[in-house]
Amino acid sequence: MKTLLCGGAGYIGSHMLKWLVERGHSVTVLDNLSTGHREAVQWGEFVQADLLDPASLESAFAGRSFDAVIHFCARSLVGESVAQPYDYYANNVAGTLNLLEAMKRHGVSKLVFSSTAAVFGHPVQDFIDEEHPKAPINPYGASKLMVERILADAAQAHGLRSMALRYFNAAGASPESDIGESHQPETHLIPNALRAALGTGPGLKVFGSDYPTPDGTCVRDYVHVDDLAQAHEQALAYMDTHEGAHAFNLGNGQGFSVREVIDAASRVAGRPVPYELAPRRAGDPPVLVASSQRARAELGWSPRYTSLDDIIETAYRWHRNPRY
Ligand SMILES: NC(=O)c1ccc[n+]([C@@H]2O[C@H](COP(=O)([O-])OP(=O)(O)OC[C@H]3O[C@@H](n4cnc5c(N)ncnc54)[C@H](O)[C@@H]3O)[C@@H](O)[C@H]2O)c1
Ligand SMILES: O=c1ccn([C@@H]2O[C@H](COP(=O)(O)OP(=O)(O)O[C@H]3O[C@H](CO)[C@@H](O)[C@H](O)[C@H]3O)[C@@H](O)[C@H]2O)c(=O)[nH]1
Repeated sequence: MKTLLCGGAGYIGSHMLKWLVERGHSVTVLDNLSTGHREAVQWGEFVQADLLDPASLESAFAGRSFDAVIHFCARSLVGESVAQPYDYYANNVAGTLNLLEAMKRHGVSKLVFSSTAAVFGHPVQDFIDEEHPKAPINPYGASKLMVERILADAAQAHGLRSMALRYFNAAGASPESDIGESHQPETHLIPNALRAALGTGPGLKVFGSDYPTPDGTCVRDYVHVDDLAQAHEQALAYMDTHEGAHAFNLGNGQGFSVREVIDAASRVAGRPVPYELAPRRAGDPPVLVASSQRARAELGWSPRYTSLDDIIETAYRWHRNPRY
């Protein structure tokens, strides 16, 4: 199978790339390297192109044929999206429209799209399933929900088959430590906690300790990047037999507070995570935990990393000696 992997130089995309190539897929990576790393593209073919530049986008399709596109490209920081909404709608919505038009021109009719738990906003039930109301509370989540709606329209108008996979919090790294999470600046909790413990980053700031949660800090559902990669491969197969636009929530179904993540990172690193309490970060909902029953039942998805310590252990191995 030939796949165009947009955003394959990024954190989740590079794990997807490795996963697919190891399973015999032929992969072309498209990335503008805005937040990704050329060093992360260690397999397949690389084309430097920007979804916001239709001419460069065209160069990735020209002379190649693809069975499907997997689309990871996005601006994806909740707090930044509150401060810079235009950039988020341009990159995440207009950029995706350019990609969809290029796919239509080149006869590619299957897409896996990176959506997010941020499409739901404040949860109204403990475990968020696909039917949960979609009411994003930040421009990032709103931009992803707009794309989901475009995909439903594209199915009806153009017969596009699509899978919106709504990840909860992606975490961990390849067990071989050849690729891992490296954002500049790093804003995610687990890398920041590990870098604080290792002394390779500043002390951790805990954003908010007065949330309506058992210990006052935000609760999230952490899912390993390789488990996400497995779901994408299953999503590609699902589209062989299912028309239309589909959405699946991907998480482990267990929530951990920021304090619990700090404790787990300390256990894994064998030393304390230095931290201080800080004000809330704009746009953060208190609790986000997935119900992934649909993915389990319909895709046959079964995450292999179910322990937070095991997930953090793979991240720790990467952060001890990051290659980029
Ligand atoms: N990390 C998470 O916990 C998480 C959770 C839910 C959803 N997501 C979604 O998953 C996807 C990947 O997230 P990530 O953490 O790997 O992010 P990332 O920033 O590491 O990867 C995104 C990649 O897309 C590229 N890119 C961005 N805009 C582009 C454009 N206009 N043209 C070409 N390339 C472009 C970047 O250079 C980067 O390599 C994103 O769509 C994000 O919204 C991530
Ligand atoms: O230095 C830090 C970093 C984070 N946090 C908190 O830790 C939690 C997790 O934050 P982070 O790791 O930044 O992830 P999220 O903001 O939950 O966002 C991730 O998870 C979302 C889905 O849940 C995705 O949509 C986003 O793309 C992805 O970045 C939040 O409560 C943050 O306020 C801190 O207290 N200190």
